[in-house]
Amino acid sequence: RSLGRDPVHARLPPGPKAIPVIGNVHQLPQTYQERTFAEWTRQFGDVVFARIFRRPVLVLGSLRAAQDLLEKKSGNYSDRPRLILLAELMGWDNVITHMGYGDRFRKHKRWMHDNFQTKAVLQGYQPIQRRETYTLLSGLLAHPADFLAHINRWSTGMIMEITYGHRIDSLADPYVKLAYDATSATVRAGSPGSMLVDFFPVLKNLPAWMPGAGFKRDALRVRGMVQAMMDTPYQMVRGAMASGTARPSFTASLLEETYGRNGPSAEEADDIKGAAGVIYAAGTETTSTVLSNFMLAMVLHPEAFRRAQDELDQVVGRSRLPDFEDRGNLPYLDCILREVLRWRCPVPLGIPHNVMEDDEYRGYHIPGQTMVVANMWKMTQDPTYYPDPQRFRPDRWLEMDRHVSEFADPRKIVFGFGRRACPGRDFAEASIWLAAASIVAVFDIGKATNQWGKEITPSGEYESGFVSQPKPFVCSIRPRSDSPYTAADLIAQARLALTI
Ligand code: HEM
Repeated sequence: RSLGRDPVHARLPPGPKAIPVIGNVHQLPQTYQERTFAEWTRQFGDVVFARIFRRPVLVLGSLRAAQDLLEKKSGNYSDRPRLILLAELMGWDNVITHMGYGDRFRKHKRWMHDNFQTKAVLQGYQPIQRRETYTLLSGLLAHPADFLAHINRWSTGMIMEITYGHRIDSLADPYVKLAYDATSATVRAGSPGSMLVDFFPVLKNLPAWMPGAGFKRDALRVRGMVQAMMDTPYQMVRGAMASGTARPSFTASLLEETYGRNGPSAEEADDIKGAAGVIYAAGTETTSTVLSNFMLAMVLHPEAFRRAQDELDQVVGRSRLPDFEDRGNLPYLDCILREVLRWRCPVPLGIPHNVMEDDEYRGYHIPGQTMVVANMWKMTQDPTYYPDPQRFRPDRWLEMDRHVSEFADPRKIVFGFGRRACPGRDFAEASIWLAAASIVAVFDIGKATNQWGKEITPSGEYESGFVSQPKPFVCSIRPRSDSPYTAADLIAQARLALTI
């Protein structure tokens, strides 16, 4: 590396050669960046130093390095980089994902913990998870070709009720539309070109009308949508609380805390709106993507699907749907779901962390204010722990040494690390489990056939993006024909037992 003779710089971790001004930007493609980062890890090691413009970036390519830095040194590695475009211009500044490591972050983290990480609260969500799962099953029974839309509705329905106490009838629901529009406009307006402002903050001050400031006009338009997404459902909950018709929800419980003090201050209102808004943004697409990946894996691997079905038939029987108390008794289904998380890491690069103070690791100097990207995708594809990593093979979890399978459990990777690890993981996993187990119990999943009766094999490819969704695919979803009870009977019977 030609980094001059400065002894501090000489000890930076290895990485691709940077060029003046733009650093390594020219080596970074706009899609599937996790693959380029993985290539850097192959060339330079599992701790790679690069620069995006002037900003130093550390790319972690092994679980060991991620644990050593992001977990063992969590106190120094739990900050987030300053995000000018997203947070300061588009108005996502009141959401925990973009907050620096400070008091406001701690307050939001406590809210997330209290509402998603205690056993009693998670149990309280089970009726909602059941109801949305039965709605999903009914949708799959009536219109199986639309399975990806049913899956979206399922994750959105749960999140909307938990966050705002609002029950949706379909994805055309006005509150869903506001949230969907704001989050997708954010992604569209966050093109790499407009992200330049993150690396040259001075651009932030360009007047919106100036040539070259198109990114700013776009960002301000998105800001309006983000405000509507956060404000409209918040006002709906306030209205419902005033008229005594509010259902229990995340937003209602936070508002209630403020009522002893004459209601929320402007600052508290902003915090509550952001805390609620992030649940939709962080929790819907991630969860539905994992269930879609499960469907894809089952279509491509009929032997694994049949084994899961046999296990369910033996443990749960055929006269009822599986429920949460069965979760510990279905080890093969657990292997499948673990393998789904590993095979298609849902958020390949996670959310970047930021180092606060200068640090040293393996004799290298890591400057403070370095952005840290954990290449979770690379970690889940590590052949040291997962031989033949591209293959979907649930049995690897039965064969693996217990210590290795504990260390290399993808659940310890794909939800992130340290104090920034995903607070929604237990909820997401429980939702995915119930939906997957119920689908296996009621349906036969397989390849769809074309008009000549020939089977259509999905490509198995995935889209590039923050969340790694499978490319749209077709499959056959049919109620099990040899069933003593029809799928419709089982769903109807389960619905009768619902308490909500
Ligand atoms: C399978 C589904 C999910 C996956 C794969 C996932 C993954 C992740 C990842 C990788 C991070 C970044 C962790 C880090 O920075 O180290 C994260 C953060 C976060 N997730 Fe999830 N997530 C999922 C579901 C959910 C759900 C259902 C919720 C809400 C209930 C949620 C709320 C959050 C929040 C609020 C953060 C930000 C935490 C922070 O910045 O401190 N996630 N998630």
